[in-house]
Amino acid sequence: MTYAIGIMSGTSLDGVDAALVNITGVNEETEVELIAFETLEIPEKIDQQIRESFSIESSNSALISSLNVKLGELFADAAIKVSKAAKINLKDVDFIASHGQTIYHIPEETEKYSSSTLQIGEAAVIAEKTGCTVVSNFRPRDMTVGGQGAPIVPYSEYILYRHHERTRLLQNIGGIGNVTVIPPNASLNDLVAFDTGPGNMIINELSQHFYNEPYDKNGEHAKQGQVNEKVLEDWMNHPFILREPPKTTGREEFGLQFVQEYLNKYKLPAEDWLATATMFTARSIAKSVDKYTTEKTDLIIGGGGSYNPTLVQMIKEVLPEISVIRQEDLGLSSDAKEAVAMVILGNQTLHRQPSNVPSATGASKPVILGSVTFGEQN
Ligand SMILES: Nc1ncnc2c1ncn2[C@@H]1O[C@H](COP(=O)(O)OP(=O)(O)OP(=O)(O)O)[C@@H](O)[C@H]1O
Ligand SMILES: CC(=O)N[C@H]1[C@@H]2OC[C@@H](O2)[C@@H](O)[C@@H]1O[C@H](C)C(=O)O
Repeated sequence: MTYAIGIMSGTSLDGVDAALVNITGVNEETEVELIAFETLEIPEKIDQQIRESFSIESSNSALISSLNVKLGELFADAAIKVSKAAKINLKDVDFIASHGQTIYHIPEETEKYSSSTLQIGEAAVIAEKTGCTVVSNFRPRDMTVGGQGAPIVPYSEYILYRHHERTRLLQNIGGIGNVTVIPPNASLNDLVAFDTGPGNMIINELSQHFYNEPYDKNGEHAKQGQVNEKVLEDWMNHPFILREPPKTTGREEFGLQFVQEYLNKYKLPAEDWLATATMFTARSIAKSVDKYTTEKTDLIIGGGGSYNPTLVQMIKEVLPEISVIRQEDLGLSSDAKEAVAMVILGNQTLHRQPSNVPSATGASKPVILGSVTFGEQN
């Protein structure tokens, strides 16, 4: 029995997710069992500082340096919280796998910037505060061999969801949407995975703007509105949506600036904005997965967006021919999925095994992801 904790702080800033699992085996023999899952709220001040650090205009190196430590403390607290919930002593936890908070992601080189990605939340702080060995910093190694450093969940999705006769489309709807396509009987090289566009990011910004609410709870506002086809068409022609994979995105393309630009360009009732943004997520998913669907296809939705019934209904409408289900329909948790994925990646690292999927990230070869910071007891 190996206990491990996965920690995920995603792009939507809705909290730090911590999953305590029992993990055995390695590579294709890996098996995981979820024991406990907890979410730790991000304190208002830290939330504010993370948002400041996202934008080139408001960010600075002192802020990033300080946040790195504060987030390390917060991630350690999340690990402590889940170990208490599971009634498992941290001394018995073999390792913590921490994704970190992405504050900037440049998937491809530009004139000014190298392709690079930055996840912060100091592993030394987590290791010291918990006593556990910490695996972190999963993305950069893939970038050194030409990959985009994302998406990194496809490896764990292959381990957990591959099926001998069905095509499985693992659609995560967090801040950003990302899909992993697993054809029937696939080997790792057959996987395709990429970001589909915004998940909840635009919906959240609009909810904040119009209703002073961090998200459209249960899609209630979107449900009252009409989809505006003109805005939708404009969005569906965004260069990211038209681009072929491999491709990844983030707040840099679909964050606050994007939303402000369109609020200036078009005038619509608040609920129509919400309906249109929700349909944009659904349509961009449909456009992305369409060519991979067969008669025997399951689109398995995970991430916070799966708790938005208006969004799930729209996805079913635009993809009438396939089965659209949620993680919960398989007895799993939409919330815990990415934190569990981090444990699978961390387990690969500690066994010195690769876990990037070159067909997903565009890397030239499989590489061992992550950095290891040793704890006291292991
Ligand atoms: N009941 C609900 N109704 C509507 N939306 C919801 C509900 N619960 C969660 N969400 C949405 O899910 C979001 C959180 O999703 P999730 O935790 O998967 O994102 P993340 O992991 O931070 O992002 P990413 O996967 O892009 O890194 C919330 O910000 C909200 O928009
Ligand atoms: C750079 C970064 O943090 N990307 C996230 C983000 O959130 C969703 C999507 O964009 C995905 O590409 C990725 O996260 C998951 C865990 C991944 O890499 O698979």
